[in-house]
Amino acid sequence: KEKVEITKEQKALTKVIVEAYNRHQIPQDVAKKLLQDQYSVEENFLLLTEMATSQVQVIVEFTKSIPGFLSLDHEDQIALLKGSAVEAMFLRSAQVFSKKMPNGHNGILEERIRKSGISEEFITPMFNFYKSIIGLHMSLEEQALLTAITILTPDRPYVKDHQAVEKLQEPMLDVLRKVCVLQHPQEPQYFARLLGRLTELRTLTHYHAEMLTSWRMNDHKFTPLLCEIWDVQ
Ligand SMILES: N#Cc1ccccc1NC(=O)[C@H](C1CCCCC1)n1c(-c2ccc(Cl)cc2)nc2cc(F)c(F)cc21
Repeated sequence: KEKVEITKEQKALTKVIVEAYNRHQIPQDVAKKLLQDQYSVEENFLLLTEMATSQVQVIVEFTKSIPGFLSLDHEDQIALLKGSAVEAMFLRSAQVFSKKMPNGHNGILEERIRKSGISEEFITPMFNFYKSIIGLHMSLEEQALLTAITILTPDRPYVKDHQAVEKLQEPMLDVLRKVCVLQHPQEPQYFARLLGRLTELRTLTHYHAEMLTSWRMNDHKFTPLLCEIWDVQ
């Protein structure tokens, strides 16, 4: 049985990523808001566009803290952010949903989201993804590293220098693999399952534009930033 050892550099890299991840949280807690009041479909849609807009800004700040990211070609930096913003939003939403809450609150939160205005056909795939994330019981390190790995995906559209992105993603994958072995010694396949969630995440983001335009109300207004990031309007 190979003894897994995290090197000094890998510990330092993890620390930087986790600190950046903690620093760049969503200002107000959307789950708390949703638990406090029942909102109309219009208010929920507005809340979603506000959350998503602030989430994009949060992800930009987080990404800038990833060692080496700012040395990438500038157009590639934009391509990576654009290509991962929706995945990062669903990953963040899943992590919010997976937080243990006082008894019954998770049920109320799920209910509020089901009734928020999302079209019926997207609710099942979305909650299937959220529940598969819950089932992993990810640590904070794993959540932060997985978010960084998602952003540093070399094969996003319009990325020119794949190699340079791979060179940043690989050390993250190496340390995530070791963290998974050390934190889930009973589950040798845990790392593979974790990466498998990224595939499921991509299928979910395939629907995201339709999820928004089919929100059960008329006249969907998006912020300019969201028009940039989402394929809407
Ligand atoms: N965006 C965003 C975002 C950014 C950071 C943190 C949470 C976010 N998610 C959100 O605000 C939305 C709210 C917005 C109001 C109406 C109900 C959904 N959301 C989504 C959800 C994101 C997208 C799309 Cl198309 C459908 C749903 N899945 C959630 C799961 C949770 F547990 C949770 F609390 C909130 C959640």
